[in-house]
Amino acid sequence: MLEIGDKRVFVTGGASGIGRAIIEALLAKGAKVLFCDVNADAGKGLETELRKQYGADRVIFAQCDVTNAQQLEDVFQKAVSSFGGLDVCVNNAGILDERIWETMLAINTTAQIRGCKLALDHMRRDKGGRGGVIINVASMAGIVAAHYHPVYTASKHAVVGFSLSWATHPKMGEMGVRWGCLCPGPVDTKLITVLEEGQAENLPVYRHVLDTNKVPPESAAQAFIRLLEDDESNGGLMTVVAGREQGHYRKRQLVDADGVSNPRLADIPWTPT
Ligand SMILES: NC(=O)c1ccc[n+]([C@@H]2O[C@H](COP(=O)([O-])OP(=O)(O)OC[C@H]3O[C@@H](n4cnc5c(N)ncnc54)[C@H](O)[C@@H]3O)[C@@H](O)[C@H]2O)c1
Ligand SMILES: CCCCC[C@H](O)/C=C/C=C\C=C\C=C\[C@@H](O)[C@@H](O)CCCC(=O)O
Repeated sequence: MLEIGDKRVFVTGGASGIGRAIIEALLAKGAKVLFCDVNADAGKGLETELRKQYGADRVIFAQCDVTNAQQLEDVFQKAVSSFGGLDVCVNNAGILDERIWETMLAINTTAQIRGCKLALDHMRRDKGGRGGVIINVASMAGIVAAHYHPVYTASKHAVVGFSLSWATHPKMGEMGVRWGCLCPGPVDTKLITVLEEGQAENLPVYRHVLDTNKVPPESAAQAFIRLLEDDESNGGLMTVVAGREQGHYRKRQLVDADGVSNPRLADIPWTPT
């Protein structure tokens, strides 16, 4: 089991919602966190609040628009230099708005992939790093079809596919980097409350989802912690869905017993634990 207490963590989109809940759960377990967000007021406010509780040396906020490659690299390097390295990278920033679908792809997919690449370059043992964990906040919409937001669904499937591809890399063992995705269904955050303000094209469908199927962000954070702590979770997709056991874990056994060679994808079913 991974011991979170001494870990140095980078989180994107941490000023609210699931990112914020993840940061609070990490701090409660003793981690140090640098989080970024495009919303400077919310980020600064949260930094002030959390520093009172956990100490100024354990929480740092930096403003960043993750779609700006230079800004993302700069805040990532700030995390590395502030903590003397990074052990965990959480690519969480995301939006849901089909009307600005190119921007949504830039945030949900391109920036998450860019964050992964920065983290992998820093962490991989075969290139001088010290190993680590990369967890991407995807969605149930990264696993199932969701006709009411097709581009959002595509953006999340891409993240799941990217993560699983690296998780099954033949040299994954040498790299010492573990991959996972948090895949919640609807969570009670700003991302879906804006839909209630009329952003959705297909409001009746959203209405049904919004009325019946939400979990609090703290439940998503608990599931995140479970995924992070499990050293055996490489390639794991952690689902969190209202009405189901919290943190139902779909683990795909993606590699052979030697851990690195001959990935077998077709013949091994989902294995809930
Ligand atoms: N709420 C849900 O129902 C739900 C379900 C599954 C997955 N998710 C995913 O969880 C993640 C977090 O979403 P949330 O529900 O907590 O929503 P949220 O709106 O509360 O939080 C998203 C955060 O990302 C930040 N952000 C947005 N664009 C950014 C940018 N360009 N650069 C930096 N930061 C940016 C926002 O300012 C905000 O603080 C997203 O990737 C989302 O797709 C959400
Ligand atoms: C207004 C909705 C916003 C939701 C955002 C979120 O990111 C998208 C979720 C998309 C799909 C959710 C699907 C949920 C399915 C569950 O009801 C269940 O059918 C899935 C089974 C889960 C399991 O553990 O087997």
